[in-house]
Amino acid sequence: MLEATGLGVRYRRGWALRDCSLALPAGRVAALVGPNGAGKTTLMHAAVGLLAPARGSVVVRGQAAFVAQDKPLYETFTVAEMLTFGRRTNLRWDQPAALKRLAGLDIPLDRKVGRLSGGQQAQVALTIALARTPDLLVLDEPLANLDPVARHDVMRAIMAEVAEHGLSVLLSSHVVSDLEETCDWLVVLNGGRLQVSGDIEDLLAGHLVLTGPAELAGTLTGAGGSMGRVQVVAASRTARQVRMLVRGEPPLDPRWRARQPGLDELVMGYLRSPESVALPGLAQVGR
Ligand SMILES: Nc1ncnc2c1ncn2[C@@H]1O[C@H](COP(=O)(O)OP(=O)(O)OP(=O)(O)O)[C@@H](O)[C@H]1O
Repeated sequence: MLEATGLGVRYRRGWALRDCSLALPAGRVAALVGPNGAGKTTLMHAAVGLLAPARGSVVVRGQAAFVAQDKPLYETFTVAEMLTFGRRTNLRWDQPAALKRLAGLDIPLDRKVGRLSGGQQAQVALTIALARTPDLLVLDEPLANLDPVARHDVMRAIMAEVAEHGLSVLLSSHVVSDLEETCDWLVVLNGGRLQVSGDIEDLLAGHLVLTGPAELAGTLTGAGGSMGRVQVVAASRTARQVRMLVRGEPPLDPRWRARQPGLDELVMGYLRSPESVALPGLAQVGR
């Protein structure tokens, strides 16, 4: 659905994205995570054609609709006027679907956008993006500034659209726990570089959290940070215990306790070790 090849984007102060190559399969809900300034918005802007890459390319197969971080709504317009504006400025526009969505959410058409709650504004922005009947919906932090109930409602709305229309979604967020139930693809950006891209179930199944007595650390972390069929993504230790996020098979030594990581642990492990990567076609950790 989206394919970036050697993508590089430069602002005046330097590179915001470097050498990003990734492919998102169609019909997926992909989470784009990374710390502040990682390049998430830049990647999304490049994907929807809002900025031109300095290197490489990014291609979307089909029509993309983008909802920017600061909800592109006119506060003095009524909801109905926002729909009219959308209908007049888009070639593809499904007005009946937009009206049905808003009615289902009890959002009054005659209310000024500026008088709606943050959650309702997020729903109006989402409705306008969906009315464009996109193949790919790109959402930059759609959950920012929303309370937990509104966050849940927005995610549920996105899921319903995916189930009904089979569209693909790329959404950025800082709150990994919000993504766990909804997203099935993970992209991690860190310092303008791509660290992880893959199916979330495969990623979780392919990693382990190992804990064991401190003296075991050396059995896994040989020169280069990996040994045998285990690659160490991130490690932390106290005087007595070592804890690692690893990729690969469980170690044979029975003194290790092994379990599958949660999505949060997986993301944190990579973000804490910017040199570790999990990308298709890259067997090794580190570059
Ligand atoms: N218009 C711009 N001009 C110059 N530099 C920019 C511009 N937009 C972003 N940058 C820089 O590019 C880098 C990536 O920014 P970007 O907004 O893509 O990150 P992000 O991951 O979306 O961050 P956040 O989570 O804070 O929204 C940052 O160092 C930022 O300062």
